[in-house]
Amino acid sequence: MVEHDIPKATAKRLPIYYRYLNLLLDSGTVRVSSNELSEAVKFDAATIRRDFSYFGALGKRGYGYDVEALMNFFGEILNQDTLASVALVGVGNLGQALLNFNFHQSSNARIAAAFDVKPEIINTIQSGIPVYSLADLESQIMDQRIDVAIVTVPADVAQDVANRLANAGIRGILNFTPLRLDVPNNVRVQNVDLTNELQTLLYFINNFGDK
Ligand SMILES: NC(=O)c1ccc[n+]([C@@H]2O[C@H](COP(=O)([O-])OP(=O)(O)OC[C@H]3O[C@@H](n4cnc5c(N)ncnc54)[C@H](O)[C@@H]3O)[C@@H](O)[C@H]2O)c1
Repeated sequence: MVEHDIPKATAKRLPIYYRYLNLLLDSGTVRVSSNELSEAVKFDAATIRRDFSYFGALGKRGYGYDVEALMNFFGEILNQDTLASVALVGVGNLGQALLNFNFHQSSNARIAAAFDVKPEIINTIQSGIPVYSLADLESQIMDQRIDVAIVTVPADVAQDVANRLANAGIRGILNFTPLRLDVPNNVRVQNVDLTNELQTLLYFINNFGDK
């Protein structure tokens, strides 16, 4: 994988650029300007140019960016050719919905294994994904070389699950539970909180009105 020292905000925008470039390429578009990209992805053109500049001079003045070259370039940075296997722990309401969602269609990740403690769901296939007993967590993670886990268990067991994931060698956790997880330094946690997102949206609507 290519290593680049880039700001976190830029890194977060890369998958968005990548997805849009993919669409452009599919529609036969050969080149794109930062202004056109800006219209589509809703980041201002200066931000886009600055983001791209971290990777060297990719665009040409008056020409814009070559869609295919840019896409290949970002694909390499994002490691798109390697399909990352992800585990999901907790196949309840939210877990089921995520299993149903085909991450692979729009990213380089797919859920390869799910885990739960409910006997009625263990050893079944849900949305094409095998559900294992929590007792098999460590062995499956190691056998399937899983690096990342999505945690959708009740909050009161989330820390326990995180400890086991960390011990099994997981390097990243997408945490949907309201609990803020305590993990070793080599494990990265990304928290997803829909309530927070909704509150933020309401705040902006109530305080700033129209854009
Ligand atoms: N981030 C968000 O925006 C958001 C939205 C909704 C729910 N949540 C949170 O997501 C979590 C799941 O919510 P839900 O509505 O799907 O709950 P749920 O009760 O429907 O599902 C939880 C599942 O986890 C399983 N489970 C329990 N203990 C386990 C363990 N030790 N190991 C593995 N699996 C275990 C249960 O059997 C169940 O299938 C909760 O923590 C909830 O607060 C977050």
